Amino acid sequence: MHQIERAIFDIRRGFPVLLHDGGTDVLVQPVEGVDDGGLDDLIATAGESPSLVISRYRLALLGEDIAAEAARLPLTSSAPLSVRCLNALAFGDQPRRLRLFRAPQAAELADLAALALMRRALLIPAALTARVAAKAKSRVQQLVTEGSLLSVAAEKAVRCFETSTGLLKRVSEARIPLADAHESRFILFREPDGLREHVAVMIGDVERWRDAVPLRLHSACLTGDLFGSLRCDCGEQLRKAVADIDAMGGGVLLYLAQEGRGIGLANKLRAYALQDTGFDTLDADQVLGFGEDERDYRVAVDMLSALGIQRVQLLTNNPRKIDALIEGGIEVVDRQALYGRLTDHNHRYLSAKAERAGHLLDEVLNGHSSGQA
Ligand SMILES: Nc1nc2c(ncn2[C@@H]2O[C@H](COP(=O)(O)OP(=O)(O)OP(=O)(O)O)[C@@H](O)[C@H]2O)c(=O)[nH]1
Ligand SMILES: [Zn+2]
Repeated sequence: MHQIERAIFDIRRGFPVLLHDGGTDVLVQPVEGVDDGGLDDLIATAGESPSLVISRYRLALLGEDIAAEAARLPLTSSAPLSVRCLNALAFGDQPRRLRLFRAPQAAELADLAALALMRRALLIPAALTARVAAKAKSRVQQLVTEGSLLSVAAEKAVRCFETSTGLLKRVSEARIPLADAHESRFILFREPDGLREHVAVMIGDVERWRDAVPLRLHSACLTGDLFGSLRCDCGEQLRKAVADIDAMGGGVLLYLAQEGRGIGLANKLRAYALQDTGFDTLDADQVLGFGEDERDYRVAVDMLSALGIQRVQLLTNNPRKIDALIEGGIEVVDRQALYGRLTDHNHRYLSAKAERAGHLLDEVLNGHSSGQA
């Protein structure tokens, strides 16, 4: 998969990459960050007008539905395309389809691969894909040969989220006494492609752990965990989880690199800005083209098996985490609720999670008054 990691790197820098699928070559350009010059270059290099590829979540906001994960909207061949229009269509907060684009079609393999690369690169999930015209093929091949354009198989790129089970690398570890759990050890795991790192915090004396190990799966939240943001409850949940696990005789907290429910910090900040204009936490993500929760817990299952943990008592209010562990073959013998404080700032966020995403938060939403622990 080495080429795929390089492709993700190029995409993150805003460069195009070439996807090949059988005899078809497709130039892919991230919408995020493209300027008018970049658009002109793409069209000139491919010798064809591009299509805009968006997720089905974004398409639904445009009032259309498609029986596919993503849609391809071909640009009408004569239409002049500006970055402003493109951005408005791909992730603007007043979604409407522009006549510049023809009716949506189901995305083909290269289009799906393009979107997978955008998501893996933590960019807005929108891409321009341009089929390389016959007359442009030799020039494009020359760019590949001289190393200024990376070429990867669409078939491989579409699978860029698949972590190779069991190949997670246990990299380093150290004793880190915590304010709420003096006997703690941090173990760092690196994903096989080297892109993400996750930490297992081992609390207490492993020899004395219960048979069903107290476990917290905690998705990273820079704003909440580090700075005590009042927009969410993450920071308090994190510290409370450490204290609770310690009080339960020890266990594990997996600190997962899944910032912003998996959409990354840049997109989470964009989503917060949208929330300030009235969208709730789930709708804001959808405006950007994301589903309600982009997290995948297979990496947590891998970490647990590397640590030899089979049976757990899970600290969470999120039924998806329980389901994901069970699906991964982990026995969840019990669930323990874990609440942060309800405040005026996070009330709307927690209500949306409870009402729209099935989080088990009745007690905190009904039982606590604003500002109290
Ligand atoms: N996209 C997005 N992510 C958010 C927002 N607020 C918080 N987050 C992220 O949501 C995730 C919350 O993680 P967790 O606390 O582990 O998970 P949870 O789904 O709330 O489940 P439990 O806390 O286990 O009940 C973190 O990755 C945060 O960065 C938001 O408004 N938008
Ligand atoms: Zn948070």
